[in-house]
Amino acid sequence: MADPLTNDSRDKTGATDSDIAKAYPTMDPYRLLTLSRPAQILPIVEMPLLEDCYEIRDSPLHGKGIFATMDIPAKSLIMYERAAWTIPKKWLLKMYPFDPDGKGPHLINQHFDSCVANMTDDNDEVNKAAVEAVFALDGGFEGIEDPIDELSKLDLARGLARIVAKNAKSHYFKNGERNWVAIFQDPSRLNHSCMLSAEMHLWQFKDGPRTDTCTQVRAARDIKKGEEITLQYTRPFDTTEIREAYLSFHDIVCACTLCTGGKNRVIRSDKRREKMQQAWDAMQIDFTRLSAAIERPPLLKTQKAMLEREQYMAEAGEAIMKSMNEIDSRLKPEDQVGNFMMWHLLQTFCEALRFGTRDKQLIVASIERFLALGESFKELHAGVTAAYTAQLALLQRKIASEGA
Ligand SMILES: C[S@@+](CC[C@H](N)C(=O)[O-])C[C@H]1O[C@@H](n2cnc3c(N)ncnc32)[C@H](O)[C@@H]1O
Repeated sequence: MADPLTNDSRDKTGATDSDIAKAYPTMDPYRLLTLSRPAQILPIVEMPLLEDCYEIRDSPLHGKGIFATMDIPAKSLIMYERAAWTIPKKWLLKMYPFDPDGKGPHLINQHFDSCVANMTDDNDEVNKAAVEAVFALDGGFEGIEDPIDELSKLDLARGLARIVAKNAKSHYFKNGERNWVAIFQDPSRLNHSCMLSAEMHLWQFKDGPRTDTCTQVRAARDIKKGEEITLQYTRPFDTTEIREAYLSFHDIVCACTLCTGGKNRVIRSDKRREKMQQAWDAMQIDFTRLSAAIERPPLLKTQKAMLEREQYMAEAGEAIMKSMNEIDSRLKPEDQVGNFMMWHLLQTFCEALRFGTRDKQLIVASIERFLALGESFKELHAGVTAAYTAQLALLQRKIASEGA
């Protein structure tokens, strides 16, 4: 599919093509992730889409699924798509719980109309395709050729509600809450596996008066030709019990190879996930400590206070590294625990710390370097900037040449 999208991150961050071109060759594209909380992750810039690398066909997991038509190397960009239909939370709240006698059905139809169907005419192939794609999704209107023509308004709303319930993707956007859900043409066909092979990343941007949603799907590991490409709908490190509870809420009994592969395997994987979760939690606390120290420098700028702060940051950095190493050492292929975006994000942040484990001054120097790029940690988190990536590359080279 040709890339239909504008690269919003560049607009937001002010980075120009040539800035990015300059920074890009020196960096692993994965390092171009912003240093942000997951909800604020913007698209990874300048990573080419692997064209025609998948097909949709019947899946042993459920209904249709996405399958690799070639060997796909880890981290490849598999899909890059604009949502066919985005429903903001305030609309969702009006629509659900679905009450056939209430206003919900009318509102679902109205929202669908205003977002997609009304904009469709014979000259607007993209939107026509979007309408057809939404109607074709799992659980909606199987066997019905033209739902708008053939169905009553209530049945139309019922079908659309089923489609939203089964196929919508969302991001925990603000304060851990889902602020919208979005339906995609191909990414909504990705089945779940507790041993995911890909990760989905969603973000929103303004397109004139409309708020649009985009997604990128990336290979979380090398995927072999013919293999099904799967996401993990649950959170990273969730054990079987938690995954089952979450999935059953969505009426899913998982048929993935881990869940059907024998009890012992599941138990071993759960144990590893528990340990990794503990390390992850510890890391979050240290990450917060480090952020706080960076954001709130000591009021007294005495040498002693500055040294104490540096020491504190270095200790938090080392603790983060320890937890990361703990997770790294436990992670097995059958624990494709998901959210590798978040993972790499954190790794990006810790990269400078990684270099410095044996040298606290370097840790501090690298933090200072990071700081020089933004006035506060939050600001630093705000977006992918070419300046940031170029600086990070410089930092890497400097530290490498100093033999850290
Ligand atoms: C977003 S759809 C995935 C695509 C869907 N298979 C199709 O035919 O379009 C999500 C639905 O697929 C099914 N599904 C996905 N992963 C599954 C799995 N591992 N085991 C069983 N059912 C699964 C569930 O019914 C779920 O509600």
